[in-house]
Amino acid sequence: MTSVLRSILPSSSERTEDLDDDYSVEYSFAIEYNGPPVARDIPQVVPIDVRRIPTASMAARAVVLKNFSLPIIQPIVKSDHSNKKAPAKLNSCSVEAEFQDSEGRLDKFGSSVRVVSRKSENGHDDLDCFSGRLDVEDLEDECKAGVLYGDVEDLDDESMADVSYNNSSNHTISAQKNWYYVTFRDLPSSDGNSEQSYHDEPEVSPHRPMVSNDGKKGLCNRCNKTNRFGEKEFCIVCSAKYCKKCVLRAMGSMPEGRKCIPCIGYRIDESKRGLLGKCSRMLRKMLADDAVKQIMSSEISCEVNQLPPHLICVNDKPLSIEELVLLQSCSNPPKKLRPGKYWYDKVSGFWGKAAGIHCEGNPHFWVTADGSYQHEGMKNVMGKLWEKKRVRIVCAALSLPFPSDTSNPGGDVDKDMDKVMTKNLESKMMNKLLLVGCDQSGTSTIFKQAKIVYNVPFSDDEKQNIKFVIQRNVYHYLCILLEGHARFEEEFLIEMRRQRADKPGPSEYSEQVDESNIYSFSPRLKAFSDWLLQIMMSGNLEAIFPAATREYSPLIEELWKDKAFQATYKRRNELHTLPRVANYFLDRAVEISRIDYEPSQMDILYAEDITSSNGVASMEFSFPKSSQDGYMESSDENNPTIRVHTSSLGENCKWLEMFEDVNLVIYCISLTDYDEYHEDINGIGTNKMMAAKNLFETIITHPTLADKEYLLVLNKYDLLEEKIERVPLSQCDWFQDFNPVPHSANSNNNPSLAQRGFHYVAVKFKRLFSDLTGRKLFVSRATGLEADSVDNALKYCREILKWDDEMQTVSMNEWSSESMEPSTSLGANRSMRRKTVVSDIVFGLRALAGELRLDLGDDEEEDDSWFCSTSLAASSFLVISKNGFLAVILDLNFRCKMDWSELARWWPVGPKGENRVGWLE
Ligand SMILES: Nc1nc2c(ncn2[C@@H]2O[C@H](COP(=O)(O)OP(=O)(O)OP(=O)(O)O)[C@@H](O)[C@H]2O)c(=O)[nH]1
Ligand SMILES: [Mg+2]
Repeated sequence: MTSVLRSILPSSSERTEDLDDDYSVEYSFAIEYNGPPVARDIPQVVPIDVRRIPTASMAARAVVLKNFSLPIIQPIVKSDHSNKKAPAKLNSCSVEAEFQDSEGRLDKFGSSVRVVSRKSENGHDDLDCFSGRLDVEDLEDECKAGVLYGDVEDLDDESMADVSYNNSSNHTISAQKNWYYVTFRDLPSSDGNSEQSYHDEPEVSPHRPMVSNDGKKGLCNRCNKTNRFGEKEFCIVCSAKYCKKCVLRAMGSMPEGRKCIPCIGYRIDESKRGLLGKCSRMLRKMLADDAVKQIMSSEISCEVNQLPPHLICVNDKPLSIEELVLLQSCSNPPKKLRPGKYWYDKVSGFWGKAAGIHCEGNPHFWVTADGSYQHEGMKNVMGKLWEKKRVRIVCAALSLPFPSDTSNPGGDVDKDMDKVMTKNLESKMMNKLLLVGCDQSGTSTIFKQAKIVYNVPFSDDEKQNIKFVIQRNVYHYLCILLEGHARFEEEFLIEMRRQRADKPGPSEYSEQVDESNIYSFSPRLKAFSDWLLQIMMSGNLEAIFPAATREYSPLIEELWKDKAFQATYKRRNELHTLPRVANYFLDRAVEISRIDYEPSQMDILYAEDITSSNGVASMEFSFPKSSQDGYMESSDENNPTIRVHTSSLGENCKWLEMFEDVNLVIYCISLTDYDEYHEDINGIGTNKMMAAKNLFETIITHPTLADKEYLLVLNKYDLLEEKIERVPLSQCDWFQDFNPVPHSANSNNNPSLAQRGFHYVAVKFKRLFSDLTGRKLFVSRATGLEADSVDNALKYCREILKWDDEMQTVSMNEWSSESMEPSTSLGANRSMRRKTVVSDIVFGLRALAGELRLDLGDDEEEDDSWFCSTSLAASSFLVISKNGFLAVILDLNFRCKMDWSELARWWPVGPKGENRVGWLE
């Protein structure tokens, strides 16, 4: 039988010719033993039933990801990760290794070791595979990653030393003085604590050491030839570079993309993650297009090249694969997720890169005008914002204004400069402000309020005019009530007739109902009412003034006292054409309709249409002396303000040219416009906020006003507070991504919905302005009917202009030649400036949070979809400097587009509140 088989099979000499040199064939056959009995037990081979060997096939990735409950084979991992000296898992059968310091300076940090040789079990020396430099820290990382476990130690001895390590195979490592050696430990047992370990750290693909090119540029790590200009392809795992001749031999068919063969199955070098799928021109030239595509697609999608989830650490907890998959498959996933530590705030839905500072407690910080900050509600000042170097650097980087007196705390030069500048400014303070806005935005209210606040008297003519306007308005309101009265009476009669039909009874009763009911007027009042309505319908209400006040005031009094009219007045809220402000005047309709009526300041303020008739109005005012806020003591400073009605600006705002000499434009917008529409003559409705935005764009890009400073006044904040609770801001198309999380029970400290709405709108306009002009828009919130609010907005104008002037003064170096007289108003000016600066930084950061991408993970590309979209919702960043860091406290209560609420299941916000703090380094 043996001879038959030998004749069928090729002889070993024949085979060798066809095959590689090192290939040889030997046959051996077992024949029955007929010799003498043996003293020892004969080893027996246990037959294997191949069908009973459990086998596993690759599950499709999609299936695994969708159904996490599939059983997963327990990986064999190190039992104790915290202990470096724990039994190690040797990745393969290393038997010999030399670790050499190429620099000759070995210390535990930053030196490198080089594995120059390694022999595998069959004695084959695969030097190529294991050559490479290991950074000591890398080596320690390797140990953690489960490839090699052991200690890196310095050798005392000058000479080569054979070191045994504690492995069952008694392998040795050669090392010499100042060389590192690695003490390998036993293989970990496959039972024991492996299950525990699996839960501690998810399975990871092993990490491979980086390969060095010994500092030689253009070195090919296979042929060791150096060609600086020859193209190279690199291994995405160990960074070894290969020349054109070697690349295919070194990398083979590249089933996992560009990895040299020994690196297959190893994790990629994370610094190369951005390069996945981007191969060199050299490889493209060498391979067919399809092959390149295939390789690149495997490189991107193969399992081992995916980001190991445990490297993404959120709130100090590494992600599991399921969590990472959830993150990457959410509606708006992070585009370039990098390994690192992140924080995540369940309430806001925000996350960002953690800079490693832990914040105890539930911190809400408040920054005061002088830059000091403290925990909310606490008295202890924790530090001063402006004294931090980093704050100053960030302010400079973000072009945020910075109080000049703190830029050099205690510095005399700075103080002197401030004095001089203030003096300069005082002498030439004459600012022209242009106040403009769409219909009903509140410009005339602000204009009137400014007159009242700064004691600019109304002239006699103005007063007379205002009086008639108010009286005419009251007649107009009365007419609206009379229209309502007619409707209410008719509805009432219909109802009565219906009840009469349902309930047949004495007919006299029904007739009585017809004749007099709660809405019926006396014939005299009925005639007056019909006459008034007729005049209003004809649009001639103005024509009866001023005579009406003489002739009809007794009738108005009679009407007011009439029960039917009062019944109507009670239902005034049902009359949508009645302006809100009507309430203020109607209560005093009798008094106002009299000939001797004198409007009070409040009446003037509340009165509609006072300045719109002439379109352009102007006044001069100066900020009053006040020791509290320290505004200019001298009152020779004049600020002419011109209020222009939009109808006077002409088509495409062509009359704006008239305002070439204004210093600052105050653009007023009503915060309640977002859900309101007005119809043009063709009956086409336009959202008022969008109309305001369009006019804003036209004005800021108009050549005459292109280089002016702008203050956006977001007016009617009091009305926004009511409205935003009923009507979402997203009613306006432009505000679609305003998506605040509802207040939670313990949200007393959180900003109100109106505050967040205001910040959101402000940031929207700031961005628009910045996009169109490349400059900075200042924004102020206002309630035109409140004196303080308008006062603050106008003081803000003054601050803006002062900064402007200061900048010019500094740039012209004028200050050095001026006298150094002290100025009493200086300190107070500073205080105001700081207040505005702080508010501006807060604004700036809110606005810039998106652009900065707080994760700061990638500077190559805009990652809008991830962070920018969410930042618009940023409402209550507070800026604080702590431990030398500029921190951004996230207390936003906004949900970003991404559905992070899902992730909240894993990272609830703990009582320590540390999840709520993000740090911007
Ligand atoms: N509640 C409230 N009402 C305001 C505020 N500002 C203005 N109003 C009212 O809004 C209405 C319109 O304000 P105006 O000041 O007349 O607005 P305008 O921009 O001059 O509008 P036109 O004169 O139509 O161009 C008036 O009834 C004001 O009383 C505010 O801050 N809060
Ligand atoms: Mg008006």
